[in-house]
Amino acid sequence: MVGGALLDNLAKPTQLLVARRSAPEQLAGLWEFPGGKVEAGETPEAALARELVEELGVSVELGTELKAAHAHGWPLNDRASMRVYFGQISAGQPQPLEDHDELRWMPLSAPEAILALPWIPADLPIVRALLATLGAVVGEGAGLGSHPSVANSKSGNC
Ligand SMILES: Nc1nc2c([nH]c(=O)n2[C@H]2C[C@H](O)[C@@H](COP(=O)(O)OP(=O)(O)OP(=O)(O)O)O2)c(=O)[nH]1
Repeated sequence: MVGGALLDNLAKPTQLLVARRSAPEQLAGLWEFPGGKVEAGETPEAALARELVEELGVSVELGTELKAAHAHGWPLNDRASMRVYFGQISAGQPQPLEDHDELRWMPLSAPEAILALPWIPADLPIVRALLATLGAVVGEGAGLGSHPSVANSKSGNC
């Protein structure tokens, strides 16, 4: 699996795009990172770019990967794990075209509000790590501090 942590701006992020699932029934209403399965022969980056076109109708510039404890990414359940990449929309207006019924830009200056969303439970460690990476100070009402770059030094992407 692969997921996108879409930011309004990779160089100077202030907002994170989150998506609410509409299906299947047991996940409907829960928030997640848009994305999906990596198909055979696809790189994770190419799979993510494809999924974001299908689900949100946007092209993206991908940044760095959110560092996970395992090379295969963040565990979702017994069988699946997800790699998460930062990204920035390069073309299109995001719309909930498939799998979602709502998209929301969440200000990074209010990390508690991001954490308070009803996330798919497996995503919570990912969200915490993401906010830590971006320097959002959770619990002190503070805004963004300094943060390591999430932009990719390589230009271009899949
Ligand atoms: N996309 C996405 N899936 C997640 C997240 N967290 C999490 O546990 N999952 C789980 C939910 C689903 O069981 C699975 C992803 O399925 P999906 O329906 O998004 O993937 P897909 O579009 O490629 O699947 P398909 O409908 O083509 O079979 O991973 C997340 O943040 N984003």
